[in-house]
Amino acid sequence: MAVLLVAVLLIAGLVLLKHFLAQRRLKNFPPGPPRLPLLGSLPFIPGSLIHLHAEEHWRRRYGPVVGLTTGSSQTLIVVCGAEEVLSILNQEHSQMRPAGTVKLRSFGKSLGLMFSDGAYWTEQRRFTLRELRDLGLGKSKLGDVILDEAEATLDAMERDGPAVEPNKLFNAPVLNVLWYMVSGRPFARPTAEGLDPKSQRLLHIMNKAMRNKRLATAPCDIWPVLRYIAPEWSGYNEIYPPIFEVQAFLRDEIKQQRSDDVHSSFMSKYCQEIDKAQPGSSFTEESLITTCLDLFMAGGESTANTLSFCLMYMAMYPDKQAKVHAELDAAGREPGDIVPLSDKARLPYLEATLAEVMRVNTIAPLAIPHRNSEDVEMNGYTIPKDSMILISLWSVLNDQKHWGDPEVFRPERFIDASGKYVKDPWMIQFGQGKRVCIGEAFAMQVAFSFFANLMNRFKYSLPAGAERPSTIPVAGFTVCPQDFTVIATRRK
Ligand code: HEM
Repeated sequence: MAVLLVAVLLIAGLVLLKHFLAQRRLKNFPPGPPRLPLLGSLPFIPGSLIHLHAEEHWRRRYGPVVGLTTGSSQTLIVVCGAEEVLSILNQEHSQMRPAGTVKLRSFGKSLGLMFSDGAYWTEQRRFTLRELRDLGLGKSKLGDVILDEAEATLDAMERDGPAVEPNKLFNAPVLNVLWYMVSGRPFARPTAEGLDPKSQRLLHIMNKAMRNKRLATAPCDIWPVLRYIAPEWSGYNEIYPPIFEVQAFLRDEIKQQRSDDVHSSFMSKYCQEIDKAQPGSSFTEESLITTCLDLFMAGGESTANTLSFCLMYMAMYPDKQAKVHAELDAAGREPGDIVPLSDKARLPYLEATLAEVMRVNTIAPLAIPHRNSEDVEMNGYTIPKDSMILISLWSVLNDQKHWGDPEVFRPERFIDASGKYVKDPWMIQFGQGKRVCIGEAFAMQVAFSFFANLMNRFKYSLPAGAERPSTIPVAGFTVCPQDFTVIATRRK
């Protein structure tokens, strides 16, 4: 018993010593919630919607740069003031990703686009941007696939409506368009019997992979050994097996593309790079799988959730909705006609409404965690090298000084005196700088085409007697609206 007591005291003493030494090394560290031995600030970090907690509590108490630790020594910084956010996004040394972040999802290595950095990331990002542009963006075939998916969604709404649940509507069509972009082969159009079986399977496993709220902040990501000791509690069982299923799905498709001798898809172009790669090249099958996973994870839910929010705000603000409809009518479209992307210049209010939905509902409120490769000075504090930095894009999109009335849904803020849509440089929902979203143009093309067609075919209202839906989002990898229903009535 005495031996046990001595051992416990010894371990406790070592933990305290390690904590004390780690804290002493943090010179001029930004203020923030308490940092406890072993756990650091973890007990004070909310499980979700950290950006709202930062705005309501931390910023008032500690200022716009908040210092925390996870464990005794891993430093975590939350930047939640507009000016500080704009500064750090363009800070050369803050464009890395946290070392070791979620390597479990990429074969134990830093692969793909979202969580890698350095020379590997530069080469992969350049290749992906070039190929996606060459293969799809702005090309009429991609535009046709998008309109086809939009039309199929509208038909399904008409068939199953008038009451529709927007959170269930858009994941499948957006994923199908992403699939086309990556594989070069669209899924078969959905019928009354349902989705193409392959599309259905991809949707099912992606939904499972996306619905965890803790990727990168779960205990198993912070202390990887926990996956063996406490796979359930540490979040491992929730997060990783679905990701492994998506990897297996992608591996099968790569094999299929090789055997079908496909030449003109993102996957096949990537395979060509693998085939001519020298030893040590960044082009490998594991890398391709992780890049595809990144495109689905970063692109699917974010775009689908934006569309759900669009329907929510249209049902909540009938006066704004009427202006969108009036504009579509004035542009010469009959209700129910398909609206092509080329109509965009004639639909500034619709574009402004989409922008305002994206502003009030910042889909990725904390971007993707950054890391600084050197000590960085900010507001008189030092952000130590290799900190994980959470950057609140939300604080820029909701900044009182810049927007005046950020809490008000007002698409008119993007319309100038001559009635034209004007882009505001503070609209940084896709980030800014070196790490800016790779899929911005794609997301805007899909969101515009879907939104314009959703509006041209239907009018949206809340069900009779229903309460206004809550605008507090549900956190996931990106935020989505709480479940709600709207009535979609065909316009005459
Ligand atoms: C409304 C839709 C979308 C929003 C709001 C959005 C927003 C963002 C944000 C805020 C970041 C992080 C920037 C940073 O860390 O500083 C990001 C990164 C990324 N996004 Fe998007 N995104 C959207 C759609 C898409 C789509 C459709 C794709 C794929 C086609 C995509 C692919 C990526 C990738 C690969 C990254 C990582 C880039 C890197 O680290 O180099 N996103 N996105």
